[in-house]
Amino acid sequence: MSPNGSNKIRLAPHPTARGKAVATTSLSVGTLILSVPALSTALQHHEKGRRCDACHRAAGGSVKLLRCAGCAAYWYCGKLCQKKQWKAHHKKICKSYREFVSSLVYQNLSPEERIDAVLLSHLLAEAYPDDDSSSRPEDDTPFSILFDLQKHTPPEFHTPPVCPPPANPALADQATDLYLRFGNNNFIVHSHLNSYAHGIFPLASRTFNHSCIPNAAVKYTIRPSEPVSMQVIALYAIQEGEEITIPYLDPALPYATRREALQANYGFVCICPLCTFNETFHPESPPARGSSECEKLDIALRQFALGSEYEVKVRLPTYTEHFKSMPPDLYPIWHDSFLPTLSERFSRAAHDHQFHEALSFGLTQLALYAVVYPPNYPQTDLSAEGMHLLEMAKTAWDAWIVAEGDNAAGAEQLRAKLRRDAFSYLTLASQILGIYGHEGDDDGPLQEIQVLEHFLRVG
Ligand SMILES: C[S@@+](CC[C@H](N)C(=O)[O-])C[C@H]1O[C@@H](n2cnc3c(N)ncnc32)[C@H](O)[C@@H]1O
Repeated sequence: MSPNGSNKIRLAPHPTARGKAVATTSLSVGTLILSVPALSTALQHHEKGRRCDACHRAAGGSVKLLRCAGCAAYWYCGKLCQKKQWKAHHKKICKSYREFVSSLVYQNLSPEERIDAVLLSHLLAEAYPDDDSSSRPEDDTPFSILFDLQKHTPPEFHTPPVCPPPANPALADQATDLYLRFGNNNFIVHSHLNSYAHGIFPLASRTFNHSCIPNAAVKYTIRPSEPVSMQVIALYAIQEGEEITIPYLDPALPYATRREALQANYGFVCICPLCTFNETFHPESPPARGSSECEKLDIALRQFALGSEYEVKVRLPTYTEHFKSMPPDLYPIWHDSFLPTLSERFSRAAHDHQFHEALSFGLTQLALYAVVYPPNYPQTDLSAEGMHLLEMAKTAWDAWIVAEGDNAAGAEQLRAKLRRDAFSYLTLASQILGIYGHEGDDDGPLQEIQVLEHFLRVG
């Protein structure tokens, strides 16, 4: 093990980002590059009472949650979690919590700011258990790494309120000092790719830079009575000496949105190959959806991204910078409106049981993902290649079920094709989500794939 917590990476200097993570050896697809426990987390509001505040196990089955008798606002899956969190920070927070969350200053915060306020309270209580603002964390501890992270000071910022209010001005300064590290280092924790908490993972923050065409992705594992753990997985084969990057945001967001968010939240301008490519042109609006021009654009995109026999392929392209050879007449696909409109039409058509229409929109969406995302990309806020393939498999399966009673000429061939397509999408989804592996709560997309596969086989 190196000081970075993994023998697969080392830190190397970076010209503008201070450091970067570099592979010490070649890493095959799916390699677990780093696994780190959270220093601190805070559940999103709608998850309170549904998960253990300490280990994040979801209530249900044999997991029953106990409510903290003091504040009645923290829930635990057992005495061990309650004890650990009491020791870590809750003993300082419990008494003041109810008053804190009903205060005007807290009530006036946005939902995101409220989570940050709670997360900051946890961190401050844990970093300064005796309110001694001069105490320094020991070397090589998660707190010493946290204090070593670069601070990002946005032009206008307000330190969120803290529970309990800092005992002295020096402690209030330390709260601000901790908060200035949030923008850069506040991870959204997810289960099955759905966000449910915010978390601080100092070692991961110290290690990985961002790229819009990352070669690694982040997932989270939940284990009883342990802090949630972040795992960084290789999306494709990484060469020795190559920088390992993760996405700080969804690479399928429009270029201007990515640029502004990276500048505002992290204070840097991304010069990854996708941003460099996007910067060279201003995409024109695409033709209106439903027009024959738009259909032509869709077909040309599918051919470019998925090949001429794009109907359904068993393997997706594995190149990372395919977009560089894109013909300029396809550039309207980079317009802000193209992906949101397309994915809205896909969802609406599937919801309205217009399955053939949905499959057509969905295939164009898959082609777009194949261009934008690196190989095996599982998840995003907006969308996801792996998850989208699972949706496509379900849509083809639905279309196949609906076609069951159809006796018209050609219906049998259509049914056979839909079943084949459902299998192909499922195989692709299983490949991509299998590389990413299980995350978060029990069950999830990998189990869904198994169930669907069973029904397709017996059907
Ligand atoms: C989570 S830290 C990453 C670790 C950082 N390189 C270090 O040495 O502490 C995030 C900060 O790293 C820098 N950074 C990350 N990705 C970058 C990139 N692609 N280009 C330039 N700077 C980047 C920015 O300063 C950002 O605020």
